[in-house]
Amino acid sequence: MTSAGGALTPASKPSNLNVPNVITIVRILLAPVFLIMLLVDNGQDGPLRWAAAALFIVAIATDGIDGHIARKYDLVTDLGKLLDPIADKVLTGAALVGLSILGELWWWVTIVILVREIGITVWRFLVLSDRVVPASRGGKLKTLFQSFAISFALVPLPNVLGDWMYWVNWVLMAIALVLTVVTGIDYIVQDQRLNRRPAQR
Ligand SMILES: O=P(O)(O)OC[C@H](O)CO
Repeated sequence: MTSAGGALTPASKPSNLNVPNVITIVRILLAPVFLIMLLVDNGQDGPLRWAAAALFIVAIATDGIDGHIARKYDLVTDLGKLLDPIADKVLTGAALVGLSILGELWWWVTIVILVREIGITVWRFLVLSDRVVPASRGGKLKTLFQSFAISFALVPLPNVLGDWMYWVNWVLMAIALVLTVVTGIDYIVQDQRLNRRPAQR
């Protein structure tokens, strides 16, 4: 691209191999480790269950950290924009599947969330040659609620605090489920609005 006065110096692009992207990749790699820890003892309340829950909470907490570092130090890359939501989905998807395998979460809830998450990811790749669709605010809020809901479901809190914690789990999971579906639809609606061709005469 050139300006009226001559050639513009192209802004230097951050390398894809930067700290935020490495954190994101580590988050993806932690997902199978977490799932094995959760399932290996049949999810029983014990050291492995608590360790799996702690690992999930630490791993999902890095979601905010990588994005923060990327923005603060100008390390935002298209790869990061694509990988970040995938890392969240791999981790939360592993947790949801694990909870359903253990019989602690209805499969239909897991399936509805997975269909939305995989659907939006596939759609992101399909439109990639044309545009990068980053995570929306709603998408980030959805991931936050999913993280809370899954964290509460993973930590055997009812055994510590009483059965009322089951209700807290279900309310959080219901909010996460609704946000997941609504934000999935919102991506498509907003994208249609932004990329609608001008009407032809
Ligand atoms: O709803 P998505 O697919 O944009 O995902 C949102 C990300 O997980 C936010 O970090």
